[in-house]
Amino acid sequence: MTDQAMRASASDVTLPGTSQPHAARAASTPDADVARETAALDNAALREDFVRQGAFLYLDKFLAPDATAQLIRLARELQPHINRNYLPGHKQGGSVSRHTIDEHAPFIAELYRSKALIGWLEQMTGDRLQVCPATDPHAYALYYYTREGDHIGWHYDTSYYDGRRYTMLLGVIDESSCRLDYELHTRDKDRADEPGSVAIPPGGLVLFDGDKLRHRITPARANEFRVSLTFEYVTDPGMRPWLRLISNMKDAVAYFGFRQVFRRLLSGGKNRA
Ligand SMILES: O=C(O)CCC(=O)C(=O)O
Ligand SMILES: [Fe+2]
Repeated sequence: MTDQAMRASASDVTLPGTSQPHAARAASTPDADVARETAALDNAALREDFVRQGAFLYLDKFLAPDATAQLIRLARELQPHINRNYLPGHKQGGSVSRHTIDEHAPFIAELYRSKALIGWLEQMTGDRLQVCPATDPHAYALYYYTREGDHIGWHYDTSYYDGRRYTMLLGVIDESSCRLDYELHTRDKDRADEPGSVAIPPGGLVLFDGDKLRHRITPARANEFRVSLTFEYVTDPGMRPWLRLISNMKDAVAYFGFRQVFRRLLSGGKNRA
């Protein structure tokens, strides 16, 4: 069956999200899935949570089971494309960049651009959001924690863009003891720091302003396996050239490798931005 033929008709949006079995029903689009799931949430209350928690939100259930199952399958399929990094004292683990996702997992690229998803994120953040430019290898990416000690130390997801940068994390696979530890309000001198810790189960969501949430992923133990998917959205996609260089160097060293990050610049500069 072609992708086109598998697309759900608009009427599928109204099907009860819990209906089983799924095999008999045509696969829906990521956009329709998100529209259905977010329509069932108490979005006014969630927006209040996001604000009260200093631009942070955690939902243990967000993505529809079908879409989550797709992500799990794709995360396993993309394992041969993992780029591993080791930065003593800061980070150890694997990543798959948006460029590799574009080539091998268009479902994820489609989910990233889902109008329903972006609309819901705008509702939560109170900002107009844009997708990251095509040259940003971090726009959407998979993180893999597959070996003992894989982790990322305390950090912010600093925005090198002219505007704010929001991080959305989706749990994909979590056969691990890894936790997302975080501290709220660290950049707000009028509020006491508030520590917290969550695991992100498959289909669970974390959303935050990258410059506001201090966070880390605790080290994986032997024989554990964790995959999370990150989506980044910005309020202004402009970036000063020297910050672009810093951002690219960080992505090359800490995440995706120099080939992934600089290949567009090296292959004739067609997409130079
Ligand atoms: O693996 C995760 O869930 C988040 C990783 C992270 O915080 C990062 O790479 O900036
Ligand atoms: Fe982070």
